[in-house]
Amino acid sequence: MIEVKDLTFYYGKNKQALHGLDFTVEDGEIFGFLGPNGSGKSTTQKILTGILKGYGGKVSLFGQDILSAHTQEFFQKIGVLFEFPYLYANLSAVDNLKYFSSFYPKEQIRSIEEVLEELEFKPDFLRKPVSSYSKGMRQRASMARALISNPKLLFLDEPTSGLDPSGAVLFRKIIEEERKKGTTVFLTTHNMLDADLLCDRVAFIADGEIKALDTPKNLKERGSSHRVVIDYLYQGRREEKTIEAPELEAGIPFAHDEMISIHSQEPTLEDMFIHYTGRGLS
Ligand SMILES: Nc1ncnc2c1ncn2[C@@H]1O[C@H](COP(=O)(O)OP(=O)(O)OP(=O)(O)O)[C@@H](O)[C@H]1O
Repeated sequence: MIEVKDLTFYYGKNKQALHGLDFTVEDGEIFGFLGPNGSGKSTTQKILTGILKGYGGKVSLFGQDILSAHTQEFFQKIGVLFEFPYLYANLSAVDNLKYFSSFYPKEQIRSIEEVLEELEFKPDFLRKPVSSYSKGMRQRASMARALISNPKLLFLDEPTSGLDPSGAVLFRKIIEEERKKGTTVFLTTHNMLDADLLCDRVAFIADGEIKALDTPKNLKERGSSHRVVIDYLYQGRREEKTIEAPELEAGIPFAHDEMISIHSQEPTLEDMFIHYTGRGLS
């Protein structure tokens, strides 16, 4: 679905934002770009969606080089949610969606009512201008814009940013629904949880380079030290020890009177991000 080879990009002469990215995204896959601010996520999204030109390397979507794909039909297959909301601030959510729907063939468009309902949009705001919305409401309206055309390929830039925890859960559910429909999703985020819960594969991006790329499970297992944390009682005192799992093979290797709990200590995706890039996600 997406094929990127040796992608480079400069802002001006001296600021190199991307240093030769290589990756492919399969049909129906949810693919994540995980990295902190300034790592090159938005630059990559903007190139893939045709907003930024003048890049080096090769980018193909739907098997076609994007430089030769200027047809309306090509862009009608793509849906976009960017951090900067692509909405008219003086129009309501409903009027924005009516306007954007007019760019697509009728048979491709979803019902505005149905999409806003899926996003649990507050009815009071349906006819009020977007400028009066909170960040979370704007994010819902932007997501509605991305979904209204039933895209085959969905670009989501920080989809859960600005949402409260229940809004974030709802957005993850909606993205899961898109997966079931077979939509391919390219998701950029600095939110470890979004990447871990949603993505089939994740690329760690830092300083305009992909530092690692695999499934969240493999990324975490690769760095796993297979440690276990043991909580126990000894001579009337409660204690905790962390040991390597193989040390348990011959039984608990230290004096104890009573076990309270034993649990494995797995690294998070952020631990692994630090392992590969030497820095955190914020
Ligand atoms: N318009 C611009 N002019 C000059 N440099 C830019 C411009 N936009 C981004 N950059 C620089 O390019 C690099 C990559 O930025 P980019 O916006 O792609 O990162 P990001 O990972 O999406 O971060 P954020 O989440 O903050 O947008 C950063 O060093 C940034 O400062």
